[in-house]
Amino acid sequence: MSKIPVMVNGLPGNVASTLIPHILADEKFSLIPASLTGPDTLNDQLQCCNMNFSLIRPADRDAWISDVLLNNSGLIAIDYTHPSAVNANATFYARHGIPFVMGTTGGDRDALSESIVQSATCAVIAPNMAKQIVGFQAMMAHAAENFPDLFKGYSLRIEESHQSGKADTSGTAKAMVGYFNRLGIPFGVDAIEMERNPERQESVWGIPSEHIAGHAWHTYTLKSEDGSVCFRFTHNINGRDVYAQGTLDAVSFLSQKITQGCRGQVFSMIDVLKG
Ligand SMILES: NC(=O)C1=CN([C@@H]2O[C@H](COP(=O)(O)OP(=O)(O)OC[C@H]3O[C@@H](n4cnc5c(N)ncnc54)[C@H](OP(=O)(O)O)[C@@H]3O)[C@@H](O)[C@H]2O)C=CC1
Ligand SMILES: O=C(O)C1=N[C@H](C(=O)O)C[C@H](O)C1
Repeated sequence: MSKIPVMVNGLPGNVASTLIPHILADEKFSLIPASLTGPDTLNDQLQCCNMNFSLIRPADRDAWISDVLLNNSGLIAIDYTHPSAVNANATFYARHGIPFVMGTTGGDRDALSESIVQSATCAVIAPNMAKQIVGFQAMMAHAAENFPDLFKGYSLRIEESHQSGKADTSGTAKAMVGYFNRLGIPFGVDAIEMERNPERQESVWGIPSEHIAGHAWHTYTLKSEDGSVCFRFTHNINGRDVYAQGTLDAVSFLSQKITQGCRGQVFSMIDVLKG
């Protein structure tokens, strides 16, 4: 079977760098030795896992991509870049007919989906690629659909902690708000409590010091009106390895959908998990 050519965009960023060894270790994929990077990235090259990657800035990418497409039929892009880049990157992929897995959070999510629907390509878009969290989201979606207003009258508190460099509110937490709304709790994404202070993360949250620079801790607390009932859901992730397997499953899923002739479709990680 021929390998799926994969381009990981967002080097030298943290998640993109974490993905490289996982892709190299999987014989289903071949890796393009280049990555779309930010406009302010100083270096032109990056060494990662004994591979040399060219770093392509936004101004250069349209001229650069045609050769890559010519030599890599079936190319899939993986995007772990920056919230400010989400929409421009999606438009770039759509313009060149490149199917993509969008792990990057933020941006205008409706415009993101619309750029696919209007295009001849497809994408998997999800704020969380950790398969066990996607499974939890699927359970929440099931509850929201089958038991609307189950938690009517309950209060909700959402707390999330991430590394101090994270640019936006957790996309996962924002997605969870939608489920809680359908379960009867009015709650806006502005009420999500974010922690980005490394000292508090260690002393108050108890996050291990070696993961202060890369973690994703979430807690959702629901309380009944009279205070007699409390539900608490927590998912705490240290490091970033857990996102790799889900991302690669999404690449395989997308490649299959394109081969089957799908165009202009947006898939979620719940679709990938079910597929
Ligand atoms: N879906 C999921 O499961 C997960 C999603 N994420 C999300 O992935 C994203 C990346 O996270 P993380 O790796 O920690 O972030 P980092 O800040 O470590 O890396 C982002 C990288 O993207 C680069 N970049 C900036 N602008 C562009 C652009 N226009 N085109 C291409 N690259 C660009 C940055 O370059 P420079 O530094 O030079 O600006 C940097 O190298 C975030 O939105 C995060 O929330 C994270 C974990 C899991
Ligand atoms: O930036 C991160 O690290 C993460 N981002 C995603 C989010 O915003 O929810 C997923 C996970 O929380 C890690």
